[in-house]
Amino acid sequence: MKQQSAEASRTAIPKELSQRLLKEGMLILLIAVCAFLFISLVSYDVNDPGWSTSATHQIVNNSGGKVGAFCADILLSFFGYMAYLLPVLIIWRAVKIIRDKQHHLINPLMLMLRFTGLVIFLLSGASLTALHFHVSQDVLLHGAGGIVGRALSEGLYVRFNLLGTTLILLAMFCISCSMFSGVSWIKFFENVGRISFAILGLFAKQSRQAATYGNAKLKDRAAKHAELKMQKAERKREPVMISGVVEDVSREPEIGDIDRIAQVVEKSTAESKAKPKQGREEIDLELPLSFGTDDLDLDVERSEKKAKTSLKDRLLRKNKTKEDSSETPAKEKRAEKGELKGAIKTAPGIGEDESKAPKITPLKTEQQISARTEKEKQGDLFPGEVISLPPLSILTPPDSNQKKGYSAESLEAMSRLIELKLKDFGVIAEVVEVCPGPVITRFEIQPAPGVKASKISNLARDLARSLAVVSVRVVEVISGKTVVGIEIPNEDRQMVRLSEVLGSKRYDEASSPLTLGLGNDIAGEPVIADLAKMPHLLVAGTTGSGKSVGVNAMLASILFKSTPDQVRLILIDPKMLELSIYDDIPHLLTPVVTDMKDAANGLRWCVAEMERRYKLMSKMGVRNIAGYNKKVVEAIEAGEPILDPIWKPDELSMTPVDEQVHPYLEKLPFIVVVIDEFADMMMIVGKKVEELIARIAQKARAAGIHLILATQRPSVDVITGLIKANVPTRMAFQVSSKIDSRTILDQGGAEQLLGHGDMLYMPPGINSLMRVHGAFVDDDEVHALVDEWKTRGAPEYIDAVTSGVGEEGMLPGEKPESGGDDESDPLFDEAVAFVTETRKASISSVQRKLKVGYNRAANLVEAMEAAGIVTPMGHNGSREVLAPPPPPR
Ligand SMILES: Nc1ncnc2c1ncn2[C@@H]1O[C@H](COP(=O)(O)OP(=O)(O)OP(=O)(O)O)[C@@H](O)[C@H]1O
Repeated sequence: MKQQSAEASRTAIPKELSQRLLKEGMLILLIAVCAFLFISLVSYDVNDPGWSTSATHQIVNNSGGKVGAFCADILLSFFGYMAYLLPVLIIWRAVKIIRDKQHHLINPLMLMLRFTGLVIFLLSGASLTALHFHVSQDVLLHGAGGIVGRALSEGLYVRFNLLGTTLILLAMFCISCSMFSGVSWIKFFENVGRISFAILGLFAKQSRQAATYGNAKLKDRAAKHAELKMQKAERKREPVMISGVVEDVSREPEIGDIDRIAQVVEKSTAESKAKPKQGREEIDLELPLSFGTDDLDLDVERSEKKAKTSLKDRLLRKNKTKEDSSETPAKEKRAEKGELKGAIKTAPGIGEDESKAPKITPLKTEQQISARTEKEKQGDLFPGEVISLPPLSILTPPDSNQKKGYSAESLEAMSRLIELKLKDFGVIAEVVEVCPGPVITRFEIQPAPGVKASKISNLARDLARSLAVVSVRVVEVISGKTVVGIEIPNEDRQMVRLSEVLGSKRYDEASSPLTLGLGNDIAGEPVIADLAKMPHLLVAGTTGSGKSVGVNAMLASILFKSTPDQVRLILIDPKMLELSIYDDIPHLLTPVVTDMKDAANGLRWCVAEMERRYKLMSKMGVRNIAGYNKKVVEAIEAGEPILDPIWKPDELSMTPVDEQVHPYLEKLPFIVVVIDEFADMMMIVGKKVEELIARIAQKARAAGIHLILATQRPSVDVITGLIKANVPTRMAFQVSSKIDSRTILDQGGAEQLLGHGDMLYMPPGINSLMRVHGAFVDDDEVHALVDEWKTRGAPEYIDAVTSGVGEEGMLPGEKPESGGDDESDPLFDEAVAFVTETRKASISSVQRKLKVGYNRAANLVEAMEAAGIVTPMGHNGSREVLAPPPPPR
């Protein structure tokens, strides 16, 4: 049995051999068939009899004979010119299979894939040919793409048009190509790229050689010099910094430098390859700044330029090698690389075109019109029902023909200029966004890692000079962004009109009666603030910076929003011209105060009113004026008005006590005290004003009393620590120095403003500043507004505001002014008689009885205190009468 099988194995052909024979036989046969087909196709003649044509003559011109003519006709009829590729592709594939020594067996799956690829290749190729090539019927009966190509392309064309069809077919063509041939397109393009770069490199090398050839002598000297220096440096073993080269950003690399850098870096690379070094490696270049400049001729300049271009590649390459070899921590390496790159970029002509164009935020041009403006346009259907507010139409509308900043091109050019100028000052930064506004344009720059924002801030003046603009403001922190802002004034500045700010939706939708329209922000959006939330405002700036216009705009905002029963005003105007325009409007509590003593009394009255309101609110169990008003209005509407809980009958009144009417509570208006130039007031009245202001500022928010203090003297003796501590919201117009800016805002910036209403606004509770272009309102507009209000009602002045108030208004420890501070006053005896008789020791009652001013009455009471007739003022502000009543006459 064993013998038989051994016999069989000896006589049988080995399996491997048979398979190889079969495979080779098949392939040879295939190649032969394809060769036959190709010859038939090449020698195709339309007149030969074939599949689509018949001929009477027996002579066949096709080299493949009748069969060849028939096959060629079929293939060309179906696939057009693509038919020529069919045998070529099959032969190519067959040869590949023969040469593939690893795969002895034909993989049927792969064969299927290749076959499918071939079919799709033929179909898509034929369709593309049919779509884009036209051939006469004398040459090919069924067109360049054959029947199949024409049918497919026509089918796709009606659905996808020419472009869509071409794209689809191209995609199929490429995919099928990969399927059939196994070629990777990505690799293909990589190879194409590599070859292109190799060719370009060859050209560059040749041109460099040509450029340096002319300067061979010079180069020799340079090389020798560099070598000498290197040897010296090696001997000394001094560490030298490559950053020493690149930090000198203002200097252009010279041809000597370039060669030296290359030599040094090459040497260091070789060394680092030979032995790995410990620690940070630094290479001493000791660049002789004078070297080369004497030696180089002008005609060498061209060759220098070429050399510079190659410097970038060389340096980067060397730097990379250096990084790989050294053991420097990764962070340090990155910083070095960035520094190097940045410095290379600084060389003129190198890398300049690499920076991206900044994003330009479009300037807001369309203002959203508020419902109020719309309503005013339509007119009032039922006029005169309630006190209507003055129409906004009395304000001058904004000029629609104003020039709107820079074009996108000039903004981009300016961005580049800023980058260059910053580079000149040693700051590498890129402009990433540009926000054009109505007055200024903000360029947001991304500084290179390690650049401090304060460094850019300190350059503000130099930048302004080098950019030839009036001023440049640097915004070190922009909330929510990592960039630094550089604000540059526009060439054509737009004027922000109060009408556009008050006509905005934001102003209309604000519910507070103390809504202030300040102006527009840098992007042209209206800035609306609420004085009730501030709760007091300090406005400062040099003369002519736009303070008074700003204060007028704020007052106008209130007057366009609120009726006299919502807001009452006390206007203090030491200059006697700015606010007197508002005289006789119904909102005033007292005529515009120009006398500084009256002004101090006004502040005292405010303190007394504040105390009264606090008492009322505590009796009513509410925490602020809004709560109080709500309760009072609800009670009135319910028909159950509330009696004044703190009212006491006036015993000194002519009306008997039981006949005096107990008043009901009424809604309390907000009180706004505006002091234009409170430095004058401080000078005339003295420190007392400061204390009064501080006292009001500390407590008046809940009582609905708010201060607007304006001054043109932003010095520490006017804006004192006490005032600053109590007035958290500040507004700085242009000032002359950084110190003034710090006095107002506790930070610089206001000295870089542009004047004419340009301001920095520090909103309550936020330490960051907001740049606002103040709204402009002229005298005519204010006159029109005042006239409107005058037609709507007359003011109800309260005399007590300026004439002096009860002693509640006196501050603890405050001494009444002189005018008889002893018993020498002729009215002293009369006063003592009155006090001891009535047992009431209040300044107001003495004032009323003796018909004297507040100060004199206060002095009299003080004198009585000194004489032991009355006690000192108790914690509730009242005094007891110690002396017995006078004997009856
Ligand atoms: N918002 C603004 N828009 C355009 N121009 C303005 C604006 N505000 C003020 N101006 C211009 O600036 C000039 C000076 O303004 P304003 O009188 O308000 O300054 P001021 O700071 O009050 O000066 P002073 O303290 O001397 O009264 C105005 O006449 C006006 O031309």
